[in-house]
Amino acid sequence: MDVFEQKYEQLIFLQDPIVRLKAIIVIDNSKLGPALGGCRMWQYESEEDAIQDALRLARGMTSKSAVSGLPFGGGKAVILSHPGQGSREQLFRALGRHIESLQGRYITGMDLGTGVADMDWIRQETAYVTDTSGSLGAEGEFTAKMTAYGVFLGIKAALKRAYGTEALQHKVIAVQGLGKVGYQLCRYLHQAGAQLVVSDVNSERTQQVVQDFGAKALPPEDFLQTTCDIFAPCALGGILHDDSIAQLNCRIIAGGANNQLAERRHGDKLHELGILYAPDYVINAGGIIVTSVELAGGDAPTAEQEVEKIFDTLTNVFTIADNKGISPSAAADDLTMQLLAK
Ligand SMILES: NC(=O)c1ccc[n+]([C@@H]2O[C@H](COP(=O)([O-])OP(=O)(O)OC[C@H]3O[C@@H](n4cnc5c(N)ncnc54)[C@H](O)[C@@H]3O)[C@@H](O)[C@H]2O)c1
Repeated sequence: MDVFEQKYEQLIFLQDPIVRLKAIIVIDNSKLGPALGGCRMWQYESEEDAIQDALRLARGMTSKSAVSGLPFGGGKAVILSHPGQGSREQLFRALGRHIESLQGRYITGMDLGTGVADMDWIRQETAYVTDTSGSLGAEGEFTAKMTAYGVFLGIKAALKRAYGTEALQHKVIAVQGLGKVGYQLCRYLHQAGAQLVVSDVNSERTQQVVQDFGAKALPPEDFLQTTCDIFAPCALGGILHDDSIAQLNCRIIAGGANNQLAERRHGDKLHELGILYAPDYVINAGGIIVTSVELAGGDAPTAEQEVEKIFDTLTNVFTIADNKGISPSAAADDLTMQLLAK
């Protein structure tokens, strides 16, 4: 792997043999402010996979903060150590000391495989951490709820663009993945009168949504082919590729999952097929907006108000796409580059 192939500001390899810490921190871009992005603890197949994941996730954070108008850049931390190999407290405190040595250039938070207790240990060593006990991000599932709220408002913006009205009554929405974000999204959509078709590999989660919101459940295997107005991916990334796009039966794609496009060109492909795609890092920015409000000392109502701006941000992306005759994903990328070039 050529570690200089992708452009970034800093790629840092950390280790602390005593506590068995092996980690990577990426500062992708700090032009608009300190690099913000959570800490993932994952068992990667190889160190190369870990580096690539960290670079990709950090780049996503740069785009997300920039298009949302936040005073932050993008970064990410990835821990390669396996849980159970030693003291978890010592592991995260060691990472905290490394983060402290960056003097605020990188601010961490929770991500896959890490939790509030881990952030509290990092906090023992540095102030450059969010999602600690008592913070907005750690409060129940507020971050996921606000992510879902942003996606809900983004869906309305997409409906307005595609159908001329943001009304959800009688619209069929296919929600893939009913975890923290997917479940909350179903709640908002149900309250607004949408018809839900849902799927999750976890049957208990599916049954819960059927019971709570009168959704129709379908098996995960054929879910992409579901005839619907909106397909809302809220599970895995990389799900929009040549094969899956050929199966789609929807007018709009708007969901919370990160990195939905397998490659950038798939955004253009959707556009050619007349499917309106809401770029993931625009529509799912609710979580980072909560973090940003938390860092500024704001409260939950302020965070909710800020998340509401996603409707206008996405509408602006659609307008740029129309004016330039390009796909919304290309328009979002152009807008990000423009904001970073200022
Ligand atoms: N939690 C947040 O605030 C947040 C913020 C921004 C983006 N995201 C992204 O949104 C997505 C969902 O996040 P989450 O926090 O709800 O995660 P989660 O782990 O709580 O839920 C994911 C759900 O997807 C299901 N799933 C996995 N594979 C599936 C498949 N093939 N078909 C159907 N269901 C499948 C899982 O069983 C699980 O219920 C992720 O891509 C995440 O990166 C989350």
